[in-house]
Amino acid sequence: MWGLTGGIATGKSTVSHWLSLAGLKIIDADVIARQVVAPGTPGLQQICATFGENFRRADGSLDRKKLGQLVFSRPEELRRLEAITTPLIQAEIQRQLALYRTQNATGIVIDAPTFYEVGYLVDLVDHVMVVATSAAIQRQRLMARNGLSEAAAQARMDQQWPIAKKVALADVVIDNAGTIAQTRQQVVEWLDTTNLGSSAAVLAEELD
Ligand SMILES: CC(C)(COP(=O)(O)OP(=O)(O)OC[C@H]1O[C@@H](n2cnc3c(N)ncnc32)[C@H](O)[C@@H]1O)[C@@H](O)C(=O)NCCC(=O)NCCS
Ligand SMILES: Nc1ncnc2c1ncn2[C@@H]1O[C@H](COP(=O)(O)OP(=O)(O)OP(=O)(O)O)[C@@H](O)[C@H]1O
Repeated sequence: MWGLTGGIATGKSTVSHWLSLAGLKIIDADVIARQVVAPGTPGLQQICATFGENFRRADGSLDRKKLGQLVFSRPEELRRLEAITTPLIQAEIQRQLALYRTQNATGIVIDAPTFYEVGYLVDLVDHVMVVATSAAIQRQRLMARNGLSEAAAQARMDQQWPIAKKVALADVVIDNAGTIAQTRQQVVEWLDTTNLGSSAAVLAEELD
């Protein structure tokens, strides 16, 4: 079993998409983090009880933008949010893992941005892949993708371990500082050495 991580906006989702195309089974912590706070869930109820009803939008969904603006600029608020979300995310990851085990599945990947930071995930996997860029490229891509100022992007990066610390612990590092095609080539080469999935579908996909 593998862990897949990186820093915010270093290209984890880009790589995990290719691993999925190759046939690996992805347990995506970002997707789960959304499911556990979907409208009507106890998770959303707890968030609104803690942070206020003004974080619930008119359609009943969580105002993610507003909550992000609060927690990514105030670490103590992020800790309060994580106290609600982390146990819910952990339980769902364990549930999905148990299901895969009953199927004797192989090629399972746990994809989580805070893979190292949360602590409990490291013991579940045999190896970890880290998708990395320099901090400068990471900041630029985050600013462009989320429409953030340099200071706001840096504040989000500061809520995670520096990417260099994750690279130092990784079993495999995918360097995503270059072009998408260069990154895909590294993923293809890795797939071809592991037998966990087939690189054919990955290579067949048109790149933008
Ligand atoms: C604050 C929230 C509502 C902002 O939502 P938004 O839709 O704007 O961002 P999204 O969830 O897509 O996350 C974007 C990126 O932010 C970073 N991030 C998210 N949560 C955290 C966190 N607790 N610590 C550090 N970085 C984080 C990750 O790199 C993630 O990929 C949301 O990120 C959240 O609920 N976070 C707490 C849950 C959590 O810890 N998620 C991480 C998955 S293990
Ligand atoms: N090699 C690349 N060249 C240019 N842009 C890239 C490259 N790789 C990814 N991007 C872009 O950078 C942004 C971040 O990539 P991606 O969403 O895959 O990162 P992520 O690590 O999953 O982020 P998060 O932790 O926030 O979910 C996206 O807008 C993506 O299109």
